[in-house]
Amino acid sequence: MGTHKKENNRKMREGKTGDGMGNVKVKGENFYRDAKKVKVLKRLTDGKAQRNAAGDITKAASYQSRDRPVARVEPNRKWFNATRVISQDALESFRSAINAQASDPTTYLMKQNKLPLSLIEEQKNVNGLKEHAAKIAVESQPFSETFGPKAQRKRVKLNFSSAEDLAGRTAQMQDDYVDRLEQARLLSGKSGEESDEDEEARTLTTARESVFGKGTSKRIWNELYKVIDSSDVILHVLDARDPMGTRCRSVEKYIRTEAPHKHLVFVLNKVDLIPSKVAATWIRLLSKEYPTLAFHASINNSFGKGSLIALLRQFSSLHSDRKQISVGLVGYPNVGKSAIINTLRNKPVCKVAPIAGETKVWQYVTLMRRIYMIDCPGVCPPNPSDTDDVLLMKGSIRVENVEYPAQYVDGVLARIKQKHVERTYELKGWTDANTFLEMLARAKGRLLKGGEPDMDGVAKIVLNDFIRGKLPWFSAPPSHEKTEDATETGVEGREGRLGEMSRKRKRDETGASDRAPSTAEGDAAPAQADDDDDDDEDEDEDFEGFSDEEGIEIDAEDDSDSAEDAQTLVSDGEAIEDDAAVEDEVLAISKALAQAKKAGKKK
Ligand SMILES: Nc1nc2c(ncn2[C@@H]2O[C@H](COP(=O)(O)OP(=O)(O)OP(=O)(O)O)[C@@H](O)[C@H]2O)c(=O)[nH]1
Repeated sequence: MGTHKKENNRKMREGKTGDGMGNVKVKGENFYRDAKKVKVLKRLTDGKAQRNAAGDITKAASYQSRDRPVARVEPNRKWFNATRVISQDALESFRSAINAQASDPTTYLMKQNKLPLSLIEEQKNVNGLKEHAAKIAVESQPFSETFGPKAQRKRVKLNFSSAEDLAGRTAQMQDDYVDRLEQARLLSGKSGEESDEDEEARTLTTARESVFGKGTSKRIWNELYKVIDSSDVILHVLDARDPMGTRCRSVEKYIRTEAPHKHLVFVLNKVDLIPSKVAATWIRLLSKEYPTLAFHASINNSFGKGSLIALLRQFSSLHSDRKQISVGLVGYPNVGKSAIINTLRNKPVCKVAPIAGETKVWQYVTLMRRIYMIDCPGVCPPNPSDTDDVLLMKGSIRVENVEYPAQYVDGVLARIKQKHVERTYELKGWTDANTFLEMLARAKGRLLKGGEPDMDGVAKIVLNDFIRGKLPWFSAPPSHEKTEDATETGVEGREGRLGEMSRKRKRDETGASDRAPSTAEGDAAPAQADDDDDDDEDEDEDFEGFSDEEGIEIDAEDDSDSAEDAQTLVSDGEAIEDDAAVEDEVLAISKALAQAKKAGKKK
């Protein structure tokens, strides 16, 4: 079989003409098989399956094979387009080589466009706009021409001549804005109807210092939810001076709705800063909602440690099926969460500082073999009543970072009785916050250049004294509001307090108590300690394995007073209806607190 012409000649020669004479092709048609046809033919001929005598397939045809063919994807350079990286060292050496070449006057760089010149040139304009501005100011106009005596630069045209004018213009702008709003409402046919949005639009918002947004970031909330999710018991730490203000309602609601199986307990910390009676009243009030404990965090002179441990132990026995329980501490910044953990561990395991935001991330601490504690960074939940000054006075904001702290001293003075401020700073006769700060600055020698008083400097001192408990204050519980002068009652009744003034009073009181014969109450503590010895045996079980390095030691005295307090101070959350019973309970709690404080002082 040959090609067209040859084949035709053969057929002519042999006299074979017409159809049905083999694979004769008509001129004009493709003689050769195309790829598709070849494939089909191959499948029919070459790829036949082998069968045995019975007709069963013994070897499958290639197209019948179930083996996966080996496939390879051809590598392509384009895949690596976005990953052209160079190490810093290589870049540095490349830069120096090119710089050497470029700075050589006898040579020059060819084909510059082939080089990544943006990498080679040192980044000069790091500061972007600043650099640009400096260039304009200094390069295009040298310093002497811009600012010096020969300055040629034109003064900026301002359409006000004094600070009063400027202030007046601001008020004028506000009026114009309100007029424009009114006009827009008239045009839209809504005149006369007042909506919340309009009200909001009328009050121009002022820029807020970023420091007041601390404790509200997404990161902090993530930390909080991590702690809540991993805890079986949540200790909500409150500042005893302002328990309602330091309650995180949104967190409580979240636990109530999303995790009702978790136990929430209020810990009223810093009870040493308020009178026992007030603490007892707060405990009674808060216990109606959740179990509440009074606590004074201090490694050497704590209160409520034993009762808290007893409570946690009860929770752990509730979950006896679990290997261990986790106890998370949540609350506003600076309420003493880390201090409580340190008190329970009897050694500084968490960082404690008198400034907010010391705890940055959650932290696991082993309390006992079966109880783990989780420290959480302080959170400031969204609360419309938490204005900047309120947040600052709660201690949730670092005073050092506030730009003009003097403006918040007014609020501080409003919360404290004047005589306590007078006694703390040994000052008298101010009329308002400004004169107070001025007098204090002069008394403390905090003066700026030219003898100007450093108002912001002393304001920081006052705010810190207020937050740290040197200036006595507390918010009165609802029932106390009746006793018109709450601060008065409180301060006279209070004992231990941070700072000089408290030390003075403490000295007086210690003297008085030394003179007084020992009371039955005073003697009660050691007796209780003996009673508790039995319990200590099974405590040891829990503490075993930690007794050497990790374990916490609970001293007999501490345990004794608090073991008793556990019943007195931890109420199970039932509402107390009967007034007489309430009175009795308040008395009992305040007695227990006073007794514990006395015991602490004696120690
Ligand atoms: N007087 C008194 N001060 C306390 C008590 N507990 C804590 N403090 C003080 O309160 C300050 C804050 O304590 P921290 O334990 O750092 O508070 P925190 O809640 O962990 O704070 P963040 O790290 O901001 O979350 C420290 O200066 C403590 O000494 C207490 O019971 N009484």
